[in-house]
Amino acid sequence: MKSKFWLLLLITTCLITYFTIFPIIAVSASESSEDSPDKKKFVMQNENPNENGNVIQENDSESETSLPNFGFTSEQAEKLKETEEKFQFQTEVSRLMNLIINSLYKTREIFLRELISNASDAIDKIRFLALTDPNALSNNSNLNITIWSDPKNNILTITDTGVGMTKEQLKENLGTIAKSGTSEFLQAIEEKKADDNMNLIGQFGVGFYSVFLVADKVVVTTKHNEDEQYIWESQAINDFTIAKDPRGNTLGRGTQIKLHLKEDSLSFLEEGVIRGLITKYSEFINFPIWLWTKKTEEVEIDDDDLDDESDKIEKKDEKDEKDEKDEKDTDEAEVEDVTEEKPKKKTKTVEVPGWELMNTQKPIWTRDSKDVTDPEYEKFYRSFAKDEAAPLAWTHFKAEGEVDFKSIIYIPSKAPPNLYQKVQEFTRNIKFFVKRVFITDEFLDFVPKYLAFIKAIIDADDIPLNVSRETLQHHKALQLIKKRIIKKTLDMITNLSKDEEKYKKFLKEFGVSLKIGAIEDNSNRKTLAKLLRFPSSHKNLTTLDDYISRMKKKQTKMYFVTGSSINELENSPFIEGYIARGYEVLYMVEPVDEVLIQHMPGHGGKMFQNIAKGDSKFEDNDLEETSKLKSKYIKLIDWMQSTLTDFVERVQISNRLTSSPCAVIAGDWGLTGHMERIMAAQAFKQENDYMKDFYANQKKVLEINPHHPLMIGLLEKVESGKNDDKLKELVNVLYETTLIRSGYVLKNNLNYASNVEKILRYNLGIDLEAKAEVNIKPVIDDDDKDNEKKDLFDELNDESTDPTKPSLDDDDDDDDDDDDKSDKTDKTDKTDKTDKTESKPIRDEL
Ligand SMILES: Nc1ncnc2c1ncn2[C@@H]1O[C@H](COP(=O)(O)OP(=O)(O)OP(=O)(O)O)[C@@H](O)[C@H]1O
Repeated sequence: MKSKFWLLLLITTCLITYFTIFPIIAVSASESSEDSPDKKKFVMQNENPNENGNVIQENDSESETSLPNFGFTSEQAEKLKETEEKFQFQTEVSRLMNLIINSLYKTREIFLRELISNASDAIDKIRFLALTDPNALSNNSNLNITIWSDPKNNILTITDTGVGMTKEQLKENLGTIAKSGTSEFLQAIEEKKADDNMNLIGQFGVGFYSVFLVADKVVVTTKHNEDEQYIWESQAINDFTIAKDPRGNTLGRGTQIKLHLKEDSLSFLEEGVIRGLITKYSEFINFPIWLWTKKTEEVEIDDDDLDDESDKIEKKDEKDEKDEKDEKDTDEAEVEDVTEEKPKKKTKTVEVPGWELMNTQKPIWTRDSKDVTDPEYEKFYRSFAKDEAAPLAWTHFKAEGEVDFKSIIYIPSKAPPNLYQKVQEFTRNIKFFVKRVFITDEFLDFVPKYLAFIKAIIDADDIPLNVSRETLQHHKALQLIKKRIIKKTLDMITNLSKDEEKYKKFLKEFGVSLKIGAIEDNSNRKTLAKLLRFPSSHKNLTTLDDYISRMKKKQTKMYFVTGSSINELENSPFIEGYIARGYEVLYMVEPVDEVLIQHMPGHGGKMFQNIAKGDSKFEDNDLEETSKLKSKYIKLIDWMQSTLTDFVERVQISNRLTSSPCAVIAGDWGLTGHMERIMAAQAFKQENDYMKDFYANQKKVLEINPHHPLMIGLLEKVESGKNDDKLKELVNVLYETTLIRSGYVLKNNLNYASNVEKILRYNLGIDLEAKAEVNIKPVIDDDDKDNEKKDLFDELNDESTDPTKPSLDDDDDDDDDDDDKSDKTDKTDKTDKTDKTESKPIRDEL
């Protein structure tokens, strides 16, 4: 009995100690954890993490202490029915639920992550409100999440003391209003393979509805400060119900989600499984997560007590104990018997049910970066970014000076879908805290669009806690933070660029972002330009600075050419003369490159030169030689110019071609073939069309290679007066072929095809008018046959009365006479019948 007293005293001491610490944890979980990281991790059954005592009933009976009794009296049940209203799930929500249930079952464990994340968001919300409303927490000052399982009834319950939901919010949030992004999610998940689902869930967040992966019935009880307590219930069919809770306010404030688990999901009731999932997904949640567990403890007892408690306590096997003791005695025989004074007391193992703290809420970003391991950074990223894949890079820093804040910025390993189309959705990637209190993740333009892919935590010290989110957006300190975040991100990317392999991965996902940055961000263009990489005739990928370092002494410009693939550009006529002279040419193969050059016409003191545009001027230009060639080719040039007058501004001798006979060059203000294709692919608005037409209708320059046998041959023909129509057609085909080789799209493909055919005919000596002979008959459908039959009967009737017409009884085709007879006798031969139908449809059918 004495030991019972001491045990009680011990528990009471723990309780008092705990409750003096707990409010501190609750009000600012992160702050308190920072102050006292070693605070208590386990509280006894009668020590309640939820201070108001409503949530957990204290009972001695084991079955009742392990799960609070939430049943209704029959009177309450009746009342519930009275206020119950039925609602239909919105169609998109139903679709989402079906899809979740049927295709995400492999990843069903994510339901717990989603519920804990929702609970944490709800607590964030009430904590934010509490900054300006002193009464916000008056119904319940604890801020925590509790999880307990009831294996007897197969129920898992997750409760938070967050903001809760009003009746209206309950209806909208859990059923009638599909959140933005639902259709995108549905589309993406329907298109993607099941293996990718895990990542998709992270990117879109299936949220609350993931409960139906594991539960066939879900009951949500919620209490918002501005409404009464309501109960939402659904079995994931088509509808859900909402009723006023007949028990009144049992929660104080917050939300409780009861999952009636499916047969195949009962493993989620196991303590080990829940523990594993919390560690995997929710370890870094900023509020305490308490799990109802049973702790085994060894307690010393008196002999009498052992007898008294034998029904509840697992008495240690005495034989084992004796053996153990004997073993110890032998071991300690030679040692001076110091234990003699303290005779060994008997112990018993007891199971103590209670709440165990599952997470340490000291936010990772508040720790010294030296003390955080890479796996911790990765785990934290996975948990806050809901991304299964490890991040590509991160930077963790503390900014001091004009503005003080701590931050971790991550670069994901994969770009989210539609990164460049739906920039606004990704602003949730920046989670903003002030002194560890979550403020918002709904900034519209915290970072410029081109950096929309980063995911970051920012925790500022200098911003007043009571400002509204709108005011915050324009707060001077926030502007300074933005600048620092951009700089730090660019520093991180610069560091990443030193690791070639990783940087390749980064460029594959976000290379276009850097180019957009160089286009849009004047103040960081120089830094961004250094981060750009281009394939070139010299290297797989080069920086612009490296390109400049390899430039020829007299080379003043950075040569580049644009196209849709490296292969296309390697075979482009434009580069021939440059490569032959040993110049390096940059290959720009992304549509954004054309725009980039317009905004960034140079780098490192060197301008870019598009070698598919304008005249090419080489240092080795021999003016005398050029003028000689000009006079040699003057007849051909004049003749070609007049033949192609509708398309080309002029024909000229080329100094950039080596192996190609000719090339089509855009004027200085014209469009290259690649740009024309980009513009054609974009659905330009009506008002922009005149610009497109202006550029597209700029006449081009045809350059001819004076050393190419084709040109020499043409010159001979023209000089010998053989420039007839045939030669004109040939030159037209040559021009159009050159357009294609130069990257342009033909305006009239059919014309080109028929010109090529003509040339083939000339070459093979085939008459231009000769036609193909074919013997194909029109297909006759059954309907047509019936109609024809009908027509024929009509016709026959007419004929029988008209003696001038030959009778159909007489065979009218002598040649087919025999065949017809045999066919008529063999009515079963369907093939023959069909043949006959084709050749003599009317007669055979008759
Ligand atoms: N425990 C909760 N307390 C208060 N409100 C909640 C809770 N759980 C869900 N909600 C409300 O229901 C809404 C829908 O939740 P759901 O999990 O489906 O989406 P989400 O949390 O908005 O998005 P995501 O899951 O992508 O983060 C939430 O936005 C929130 O308003």
